Amino acid sequence: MLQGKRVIVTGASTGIGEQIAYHLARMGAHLVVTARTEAKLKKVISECLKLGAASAHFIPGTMEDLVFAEQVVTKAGKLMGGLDMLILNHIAPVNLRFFNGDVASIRKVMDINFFSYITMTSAALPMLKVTNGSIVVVSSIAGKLITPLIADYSAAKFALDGFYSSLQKELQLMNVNISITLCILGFINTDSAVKSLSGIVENITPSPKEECAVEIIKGGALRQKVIAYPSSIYISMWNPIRTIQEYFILLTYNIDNITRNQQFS
Ligand SMILES: NC(=O)C1=CN([C@@H]2O[C@H](COP(=O)(O)OP(=O)(O)OC[C@H]3O[C@@H](n4cnc5c(N)ncnc54)[C@H](OP(=O)(O)O)[C@@H]3O)[C@@H](O)[C@H]2O)C=CC1
Ligand SMILES: C[C@H](CCC(=O)NCC(=O)O)[C@H]1CC[C@H]2[C@@H]3C(=O)C[C@@H]4C[C@H](O)CC[C@]4(C)[C@H]3CC[C@]12C
Repeated sequence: MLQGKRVIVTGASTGIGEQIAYHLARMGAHLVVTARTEAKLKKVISECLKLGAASAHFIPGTMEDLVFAEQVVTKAGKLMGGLDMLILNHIAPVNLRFFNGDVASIRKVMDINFFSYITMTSAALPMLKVTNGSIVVVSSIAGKLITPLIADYSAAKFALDGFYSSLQKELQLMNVNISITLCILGFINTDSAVKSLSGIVENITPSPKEECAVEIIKGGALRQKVIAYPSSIYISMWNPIRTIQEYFILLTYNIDNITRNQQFS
């Protein structure tokens, strides 16, 4: 399904993002990958070309810079001649620690893990409208449930859920055929996660990043609203009361009035 499709993957220098890039390459997609470390990105694109990518480019830079976040999308659109799928996956390095009052560091994490996602989405929407494309947002069980020591990370993941779940409903109301897939992940065996959880979280076996990457791509290609990996974490997300309440809240909205008076930008 993804042969010849034009895809941006963020946070693709290592971990799950790197595996997503390799799977897409095997499927024959056009790729633009991004992260900060140029040397690692060069290796990733050379591997992608070996695996069969239709084309592969990299754009290095930090997502702390929201101008860079926007430029990645416009440059990628020019390099590939359009965009079919935007996979938002990068995160700032995680420090598991008690909140120490450092508001500036929370703001930095929110810029990288949340505002850059919104910035890229906003820049990509016009191209995705043309292609009836897809946005894939990589999130975490820590954006659905509460765990200690990651207040900044968790805040950003909850924010992504709020923003993209609301945007999903807006697109549906305005009959805009862009899919949004929210990926809720449990513990995955990337080097960074295994290292930072060592000695802190015990008795959980991480799931494989390769299989995780396949499930993320599948969710996006099949235009699913949400996927959970490993599937065992589905149960912790299951909230029928929320679903029913959301349905009844939407019934109270005067949709005709709203759609008549507002344009989806
Ligand atoms: N691994 C896990 O257990 C879980 C992961 N997830 C989610 O999966 C996704 C991927 O996680 P994982 O693969 O483990 O993460 P990694 O730490 O392995 O990779 C993070 C990626 O983001 C890039 N990155 C880091 N800082 C910046 C920055 N300032 N600007 C741009 N890019 C940056 C890194 O590259 P570079 O350093 O070169 O910039 C790297 O490519 C994340 O969204 C995470 O929340 C969710 C639940 C569990
Ligand atoms: C401890 C959580 C897992 C709880 C569990 O029982 N899961 C069952 C299963 O995974 O099968 C961890 C689940 C997600 C983790 C966090 C995350 O989202 C990724 C970050 C990655 C970073 O490199 C390390 C810390 C993380 C914040 C990580 C912390 C532990 C989890 C909440």
